[in-house]
Amino acid sequence: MKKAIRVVGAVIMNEKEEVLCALRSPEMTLPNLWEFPGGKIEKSETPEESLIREIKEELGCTIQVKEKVKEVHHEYPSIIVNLLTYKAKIIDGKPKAKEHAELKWVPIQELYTLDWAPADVPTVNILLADKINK
Ligand SMILES: Nc1nc2c([nH]c(=O)n2[C@H]2C[C@H](O)[C@@H](COP(=O)(O)OP(=O)(O)OP(=O)(O)O)O2)c(=O)[nH]1
Repeated sequence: MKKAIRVVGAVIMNEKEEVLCALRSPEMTLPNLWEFPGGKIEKSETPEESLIREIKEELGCTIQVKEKVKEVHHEYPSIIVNLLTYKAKIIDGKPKAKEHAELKWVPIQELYTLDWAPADVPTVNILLADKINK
C-alpha cells in the first residue's frame, strides 16, 4: 500500500498581491517543479505550527498563518500527499532559498505559467479564480 503523508504549504503574499513560489531542486523528489514552501506535518503539531516551523527552516523568516485555501488529496506514483494550503504573510525577516533552487514573487494572474507540482494545481486554480472574480 502507498504511504500517505500530510503536508502543509504556504501561499505567502506580499502587498503587491504577488505569491512567493519555490522551485524544488534537482536533488529533491518532484525535481524542478514549483511548489508552495512548507513540508510534512509532524505528529505533535497543528498544521499552522508545522507551517511556521518549515518556513523558518526553509526560508529563514517568520510568517503569520491566515485562512486555509484548499485541502487536496493527490496520488503520486509512489506516495499519497494530503496537501493543506494556507495564506500567510511574512512578519519578520526576508525569505532566502536555503533548500530550494530558486524563490520568486509571481503575480497571481501569472501563476499558471509555472510548472507546478501536480498536488498544487487546485490551489493555484483557486487563487486565479478568486483574482478574476474580485
Ligand atoms: N512542501 C511542499 N511539498 C509539496 C508540495 N506539493 C507537493 O506535492 N509536495 C510534496 C513533495 C514531498 O513529497 C512532500 C513534502 O515533503 P517535504 O517538503 O518534507 O519533502 P522533502 O522534499 O523535504 O523530502 P523528500 O520528500 O524529498 O524526502 O509533499 C508543496 O506545495 N509544498
